[in-house]
Amino acid sequence: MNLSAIRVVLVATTHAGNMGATARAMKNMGLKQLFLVNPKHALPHPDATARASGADDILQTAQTVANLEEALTGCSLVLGTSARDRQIPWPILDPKEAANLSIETTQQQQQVALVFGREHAGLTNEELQRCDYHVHIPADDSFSSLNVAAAVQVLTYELRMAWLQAQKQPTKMQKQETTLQQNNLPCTHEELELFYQHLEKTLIAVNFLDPNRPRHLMTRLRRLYNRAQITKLEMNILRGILTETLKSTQNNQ
Ligand SMILES: C[S@@+](CC[C@H](N)C(=O)[O-])C[C@H]1O[C@@H](n2cnc3c(N)ncnc32)[C@H](O)[C@@H]1O
Repeated sequence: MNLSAIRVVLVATTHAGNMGATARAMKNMGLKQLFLVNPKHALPHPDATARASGADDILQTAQTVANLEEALTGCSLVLGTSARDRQIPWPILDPKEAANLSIETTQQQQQVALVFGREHAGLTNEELQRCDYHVHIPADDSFSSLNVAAAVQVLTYELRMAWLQAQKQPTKMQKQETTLQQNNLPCTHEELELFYQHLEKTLIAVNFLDPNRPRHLMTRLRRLYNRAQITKLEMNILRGILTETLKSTQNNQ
């Protein structure tokens, strides 16, 4: 299962910047193979480099070919993207379905092509008929045509999600998740004992607790806080309050 087995094919791109933005979208999502079918501008091009924003390696290794057939050589699944509702009766996939099918195909060591059309005219009917499936991004009907590099981003994002899920890798930021999980853990017995010592000291300092006549206050408070099942994050808050309270009593002396 390999994202490198999935190629992005741009057909007859007229704006060099779109090739760069496509390279950036691909690199963000871990794809490497870019095919350019008869582009208007040859690479390197300053607009492409600027929009690639560091994805220069994708542009440098991009293969420029004369026609779609050449770009599809070796592929066993070809997905053609289209903004238009066409008359050709063809199996249509949404981006998530397209991504899942692509990842399944790469699991069988096969190559996949995602084909994107011209900025002004999309893919021709002949080109679309060369594809196994059509992929439509369900944009708003009144304005359904995305910039070609934006369409690449949508499809490659879904590919990455499908790939991560197939590999049982997390799709959420690991670091945040770990911190969140840590904060939600219940605090330990030792942490609670330190808290009770801190609380007692603070209550004495603010004259709420008379150490000579404690009247079971700490026992009652222990029962209350034990019931609350305090998490590590909540314990930090409580300890912070006690620290500040003690500080202010010391400042007032
Ligand atoms: C600006 S669009 C082309 C619009 C063109 N007027 C047409 O009707 O096809 C350029 C390319 O972006 C992709 N694209 C844009 N919007 C899309 C959508 N809603 N679904 C799938 N692909 C889309 C397709 O590859 C399309 O050929």
